[in-house]
Amino acid sequence: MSSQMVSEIPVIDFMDENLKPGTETWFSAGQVMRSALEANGCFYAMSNKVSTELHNSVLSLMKELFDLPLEIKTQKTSDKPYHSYYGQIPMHPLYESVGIDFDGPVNKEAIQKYANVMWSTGYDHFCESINLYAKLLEEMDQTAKRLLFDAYDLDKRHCDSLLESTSYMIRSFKYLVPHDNEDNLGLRAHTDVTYFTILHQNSVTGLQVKLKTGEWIDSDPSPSMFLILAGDALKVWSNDRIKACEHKIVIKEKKERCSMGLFSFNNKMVQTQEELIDEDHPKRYKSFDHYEYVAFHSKFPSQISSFLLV
Ligand SMILES: O=C(O)CCC(=O)C(=O)O
Ligand SMILES: [Fe+2]
Repeated sequence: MSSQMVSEIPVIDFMDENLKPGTETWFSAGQVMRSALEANGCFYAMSNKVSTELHNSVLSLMKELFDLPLEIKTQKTSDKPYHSYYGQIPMHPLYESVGIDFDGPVNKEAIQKYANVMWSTGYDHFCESINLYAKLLEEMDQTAKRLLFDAYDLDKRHCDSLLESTSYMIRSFKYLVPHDNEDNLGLRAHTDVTYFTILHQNSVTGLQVKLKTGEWIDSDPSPSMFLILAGDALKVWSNDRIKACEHKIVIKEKKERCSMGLFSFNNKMVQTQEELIDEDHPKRYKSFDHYEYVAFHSKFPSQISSFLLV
């Protein structure tokens, strides 16, 4: 199964036909995932379910979106912070991103609503392709969560209930090539506010993750590699067993970098899983509304411990 590693990060083969609950393959993939998340907060899912044709089509549709006039693409399309356009940030001049909020499971209606704002007459091809693509990433997110709950030997119903209250957002990121004397930092080091973030790059390097040793490593941008990062909500859920993965973007190639991401949230409360609280791991975090956390994070990023800690 997953003997492969890229740097320190294990690769889990999501295409393995034996990757089914109850099999030995499932069990060992879960253990690999759990130790990777506990060590460095991330792992790779390897999959060719997104065809080259679909990946290229999504990237070129997103390019069309980024090429729209600024006053069009910057329109607010969700009331939630970090869920619409994000860019034109003086500290991050190379960076721009757009988000489509599904406000629940991935669904085509949300993409149509979004496309109607951007193109006024909608855009069928955009809606079809993004829906197909986001559904494949949603499936990957759900498999990863099922593997994880099994790896902690938790009742399946706990995972069912998390998946039922999961809300997704798809984002696309674009980075300009820096000028010769310009700083090449695309996006500063941070952790995400999510449970999982699945990142899928356009073969241009740039995404780096911080290992537990403190070392920053480049990620593999190949099209069959999906880097799955643990966010703050998963850290809280696991009672600090899992690390939220610190990552950043550094633009080293003279090529435009694009990337896609599926972000998972909870439309109910983020809570520590009770079975993961014991004498050695006393409860560290409060329970909270995920979107209240997102709002707090967007206003007071330096004070998040006061929001999270018991
Ligand atoms: O550009 C990317 O691949 C990831 C961007 C990112 O980390 C974020 O927006 O949270
Ligand atoms: Fe991020």
